[in-house]
Amino acid sequence: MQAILPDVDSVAEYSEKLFARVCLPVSRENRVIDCRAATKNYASKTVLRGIHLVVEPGICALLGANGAGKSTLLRLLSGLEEPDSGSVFIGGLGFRDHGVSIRRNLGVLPEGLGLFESLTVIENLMAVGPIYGLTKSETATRAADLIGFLDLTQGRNTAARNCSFGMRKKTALAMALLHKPNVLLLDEPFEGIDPASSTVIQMLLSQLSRSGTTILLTSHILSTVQKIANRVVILYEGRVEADFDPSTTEAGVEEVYFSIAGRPQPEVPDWLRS
Ligand SMILES: Nc1ncnc2c1ncn2[C@@H]1O[C@H](COP(=O)(O)OP(=O)(O)OP(=O)(O)O)[C@@H](O)[C@H]1O
Repeated sequence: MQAILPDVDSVAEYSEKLFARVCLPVSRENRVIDCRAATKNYASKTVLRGIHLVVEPGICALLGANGAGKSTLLRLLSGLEEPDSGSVFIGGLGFRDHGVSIRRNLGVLPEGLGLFESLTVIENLMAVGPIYGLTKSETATRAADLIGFLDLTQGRNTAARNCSFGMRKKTALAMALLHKPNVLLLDEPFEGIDPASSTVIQMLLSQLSRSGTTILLTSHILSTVQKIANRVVILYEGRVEADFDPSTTEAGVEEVYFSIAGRPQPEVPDWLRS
C-alpha cells in the first residue's frame, strides 16, 4: 500500500488548478454567514434558543455534545430547514428570495450526505456540476481532480450505496467542493475518514480558508479542531456557550470544551469490568 500523505505545496497547487476557473464575484459580503436569533423546536423540544452567529472567512468549528443541535443549526444555515423564529443570511441573502443564488455560493456536506445512491461516485459528481452552472467538461475535469485528490480512484465506478462509509463521505465532500463555493458548511468532515485522507482534507480546508473561503464545520475530534480552526464555537443547551480563537486562548480546545460540557467521570458497570 502506498501512503498518500501530501505536502503543503501540492495542496496549494491543486487548489489553484482546481478552482481557478469558476469565479463568483469576490467580496467580503458574499462570504459571510449571518444567523440572527435563530430558534428551532421539534415538537415540545427546543433545540436552538436564539442563536446569534456571524462567521467570516476562516475555519470556524462548531462543537457540542451529541444532541447539542450542531446538525440542526447547519440545516438552518443550509436552507434545508427554516428556523421557527429568527433569520439566516448567506452572503447577505435570505433563502426565501435568493435560494438559487445562495446555493451557487454555498457548498454543503450534510449529515445524511445527500448522495444519489444508485449512481457511482463519478456519476454523483457529474450530476451536480450542471446544478452549479459548470459545463460538462469543467465538471469532468474537476471531478477527476477531486477523485484523485481524495483517494477515491478505486471506488470511482462503485455505486454510492456500495461504497464504504468513508468513501461515501469523501464523495459528498467532493460534491460540496466542485463549484468552489465561497461558503462551506461541513457536518463532521473528519469523522469516519482515514488518517491520510483526513490530513489531505485538513490541508485543503486550511488552504481554502487562507484564500478567503468561509468554512463552518462540526466535529468531535478536538485535536483536529485545535490544529486547524481559527475560531471555536461551543453549543450547550441550545445556546452559544463559548466563542473563542484557540490560537490566542491559553486553555486548549479540550480544556474549554470540558469546562462547559463537564469532564466525564464514568462508573463502569460491575458486570463489564471483569
Ligand atoms: N427531525 C427531527 N425531529 C425531531 N427531533 C429532532 C429532529 N432533528 C433533530 N432532532 C433532535 O434535535 C436535537 C439535536 O439534534 P442534532 O442532530 O442537531 O444534534 P448534534 O449536535 O448534531 O448531535 P450529534 O453530535 O450526535 O450529531 C436532538 O435531541 C435530536 O433528537
